[in-house]
Parts: sequence; structure tokens; C-alpha cells
Amino acid sequence: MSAGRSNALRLMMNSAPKSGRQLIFPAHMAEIDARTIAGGTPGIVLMERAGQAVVTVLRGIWPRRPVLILAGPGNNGGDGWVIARLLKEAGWPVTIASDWPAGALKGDAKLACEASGITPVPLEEADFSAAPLIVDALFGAGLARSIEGKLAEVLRRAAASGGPVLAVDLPSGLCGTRGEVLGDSLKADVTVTFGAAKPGHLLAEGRCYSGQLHVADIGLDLCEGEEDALWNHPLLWWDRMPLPPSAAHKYARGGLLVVGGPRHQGGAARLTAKAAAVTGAGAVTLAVSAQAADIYAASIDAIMLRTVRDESELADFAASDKIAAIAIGPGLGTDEKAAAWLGAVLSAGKPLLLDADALTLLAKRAERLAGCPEGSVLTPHEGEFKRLFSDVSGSPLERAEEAARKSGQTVLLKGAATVISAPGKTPVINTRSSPYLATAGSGDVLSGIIAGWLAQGVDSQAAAGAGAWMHGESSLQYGPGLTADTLWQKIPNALHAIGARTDD
Ligand SMILES: NC(=O)C1=CN([C@@H]2O[C@H](COP(=O)(O)OP(=O)(O)OC[C@H]3O[C@@H](n4cnc5c(N)ncnc54)[C@H](O)[C@@H]3O)[C@@H](O)[C@H]2O)[C@H](O)CC1
Ligand SMILES: [K+]
Repeated sequence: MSAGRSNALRLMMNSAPKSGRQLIFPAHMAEIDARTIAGGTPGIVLMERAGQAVVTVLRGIWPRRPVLILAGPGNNGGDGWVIARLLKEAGWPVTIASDWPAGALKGDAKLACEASGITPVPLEEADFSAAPLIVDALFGAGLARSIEGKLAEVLRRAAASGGPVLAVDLPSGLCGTRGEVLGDSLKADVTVTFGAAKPGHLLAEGRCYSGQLHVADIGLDLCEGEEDALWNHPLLWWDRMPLPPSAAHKYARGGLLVVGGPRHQGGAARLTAKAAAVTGAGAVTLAVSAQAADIYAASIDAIMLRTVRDESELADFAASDKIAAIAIGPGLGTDEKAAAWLGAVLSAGKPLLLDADALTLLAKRAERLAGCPEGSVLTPHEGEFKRLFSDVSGSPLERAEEAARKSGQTVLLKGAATVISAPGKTPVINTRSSPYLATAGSGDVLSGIIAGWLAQGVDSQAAAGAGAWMHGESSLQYGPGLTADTLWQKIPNALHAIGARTDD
């Protein structure tokens, strides 16, 4: 990416540089914390900065009001004690509820507690009746087991109070690695985390429990490239996307073959083809059988239609110079003919976008997965994933990574947070999306966007990352009333949003 393009993008997206997209597991963050302390920054200084960062966010959102801080036995609780002291110094009415007074604390947390000069009330006596602003500093990165008993009870009382909640680092009870709630947790309106977001803030229940996420820089010794995952953003892939040269020719901008299926399923492949064309593939051709051709022809304008007699004619066309990539699966069907057509495109050696029925067919004949051309993308939802990789378990992040390793391809596992994993590469988590995307045909549009980039020569990981982000951005631009029929019309808005203009 030229410096101009990069800077323009940063300005346009109002975003931090790429390092701001790092995701770090809690256990890894503890190592970074220890490294930073060993490098000469005392732990109490980090805790002071963490507390100060929380107070800055808190005061930027809420005017002065009663605050109830729930403080735990470890350093998350220590942050809570720093926050209590700083708010008290600023004249805020602060109560701290904790079963761990100074005598029960160790290290920096003990220092922070002693410096506050505040005596805590036991958690059981925490008074939520006035719906105070609740600061959840019970457990953070050190959560080691399920929250149960009277700790779960205090979280339930806090939730029932109706007061707003700010979580320190992680909502207590939320697993920062997998995003699952262990026992019980407290939904936060705002979460302030330190150094980098954790995968658990985004995966599974994490997004819903974390609320608005703020990442505070507290001077941790965090290196570029040591992240466990990346949070999807155009900064991760935009420099790998082509913009059309001034003298562009349609085939030079990428020929895409979309394989259609039977008459009654025609809509899916058409949506894929339209989305690919809008994404910038210069020439999109739908290949269909003679029996289905009239149905397909009825509602495509800029898409070319090619009637093929059988799999050998399809294989010849797929292998031709005009085709740079192939999308297959949406509306393909799962009968013998569909299986034969899938076999025909597998043999062409072009990057494939494999979705829907193509994944179902591959699950039935696992040896075919090994025959997929390098640089292909698989886009399973949970059900398709289970059929295709029945022996792979774990969190979405772990499963996508294992599936990418096994298949040798880029795997995009769809979900509330979509995970993209390419063999040997850092996985990417996409949360740019809207719930309105949960509608029939929306996946066909995603396939089209990814295939549109593959046809333009973009590598599979970048194509999948861009696909997930643009699909989500298009849905956000659309808002309520979204249907997959017209979602592709918002793809240009998504391109504009990321600054996809040719340079003057
Ligand atoms: N580098 C940073 O990000 C910084 C983080 N800070 C804060 O420190 C916490 C992590 O502190 P740690 O002491 O490691 O863990 P916790 O405070 O989260 O909890 C450990 C404590 O809790 C007990 N425990 C764990 N799970 C349970 C449970 N389910 N029920 C009961 N008790 C439990 C465990 O035995 C320990 O006693 C991080 O989140 C940040 O908030 C620093 O302040 C700045 C640098
Ligand atoms: K917490």
C-alpha cells in the first residue's frame, strides 16, 4: 500500500494502526504483563494506569453519580481499588464491596487497597437499591473456574438492580479465551480492557456480555506479530486489494465462473453472481444446464449466461483462460449431476469458493477435499462445518484453525462472530455485521463477495477477510428491512466506506 493510500484509509476509518487489531489470550497477556514488569515498569504502575484508563472512560460517559465497585481477590480487584481511590479524590460518592480487605490481598492489589483509605462492605451487604453505577472488578484475566454460590448471587443482584455496568478488563465470569460464560456473569454496558482486546470479548457470548469495548494503552510491552488472533478490519487486507487500472479490460479485472443448479434453486447462484460483479470481478459468467437456462436468464443483466451440456463441457470452460476463479455451491443441488459438476470444477485447478451444497457434497466424499486447488475458500455455517469436519471440536477459533490445517484451505466459519483461518496464518475474527444478516440468501451474497475478490487475484485469506467485513458493512448500511435479494446493492457503499477509489 502506498503511504498515501494507507494514511487516507486510516483517516477515513478513524482507526488505530494494524497493531490496534491485535487479540491476545488472557494467559498470554499475563506473560506480556510479566515481561513489561521485568523490563522495568513496576506492576503497581501498570495497575495505576489501568485504573486511570477506566476512570477516564467512565467519566467520559457518565456524569457524577453514586458508584458501587465490586472488587475481587486478585489484580482485577486491585484495579477496582485504584478506581475507587481516583473517583473518591475527584469527589464522587464511592462504595466498595469486597470479601477481601487489605489483610486478604497480596502484592499490588494490597498496595492499591491500602492507598485508597476506604473500608469495604462485604459483598453480601452490597446495596444496589439506588441503582448505582456498578464497576465490576471481581475477576478478569485470572478467572480460573465457574462463578458459583454467593459470588453468582451478587452478580444476579447486580444485574437485577438495573444500574449501568462497567466491566474492568472482562465481565466477571466471561472466559477471555473462548467467550463462554463460566457459571454466571454480569452483562456490561462498557468494558475497558488493557493492551489488546481478548478473543473472548468477541466470540460466543462475549460480544453481548462486553458491551461497548474500549482498549486502553497502559504501556505494555506488546510486540507486532505476537497476537493470537486479529480483529478484522480493512487495515488487515486493503493493501492486497487491486484497484482497476485506468485502461482496465473486463477480463483483466477477473473472470469468475459461477456454477448454477436446478431450476427451482436459481436465486442462490444469481445472488452470488451479482455480488461478485458489484465487488469488481470484471466478467461474471453463470454456467447452467439447458433445462434451467430460461429461469436464470430471466433476471440477470450484467451477468453472462453459458449453457453447458455436461460436466466435460463445464470442465473445458472452467479451464479456459477467461476464468480466474470459480464459485460453486449456492443453489447447486446435491444429486449425482451436482456431484459430477463439482468434480469438473475441482479439476480446473483454479481457486474455488466452496459453499452450501458444494460443502455437503464434499462431506460425503472427503477425498475430494484433499483435491481442492490451493488458495480456495470454504464458507461453512455450523451445520455444514459439523458434517465436513465431524472430528474437529473446540471453540470456533480452535475449530476454524484445525479445519484450515486439515484441508489446507482458508476456512471461514460463520457465526455471530465469524472466524477466518488460513493454514499457517494468524486467524481473524470478524464482528462487523448486523443481526439482519440472519436471512435466507445472505450467505450466497457473502460467497459472491469473496469469489469476486478471488477472481481479481486476491489471496484466499484477504478475500475471505474482505468478504466478511464488506458483507457486514453492507448489512449495516442497509439496516432494517434487509433482504438478500437487494443486499448486493449496498456493496458499493461498503467499498466507499473503505475508500476504494481509484487514485486521481
Ligand atoms: N497486563 C494487564 O493486562 C494488566 C492487568 N491487570 C489486571 O489484573 C487482572 C488479572 O489479575 P489476576 O490476579 O491474574 O487475576 P484476577 O484478578 O482476574 O483473579 C484471580 C483471583 O481470583 C480467584 N478466582 C479465579 N476464578 C475464581 C472463581 N470462579 N471463583 C472464585 N475465585 C476465583 C483466583 O484464585 C485468584 O485469587 C487483569 O484482568 C487486569 O484487570 C493489572 O492491574 C494491570 C496490568
Ligand atoms: K471484571
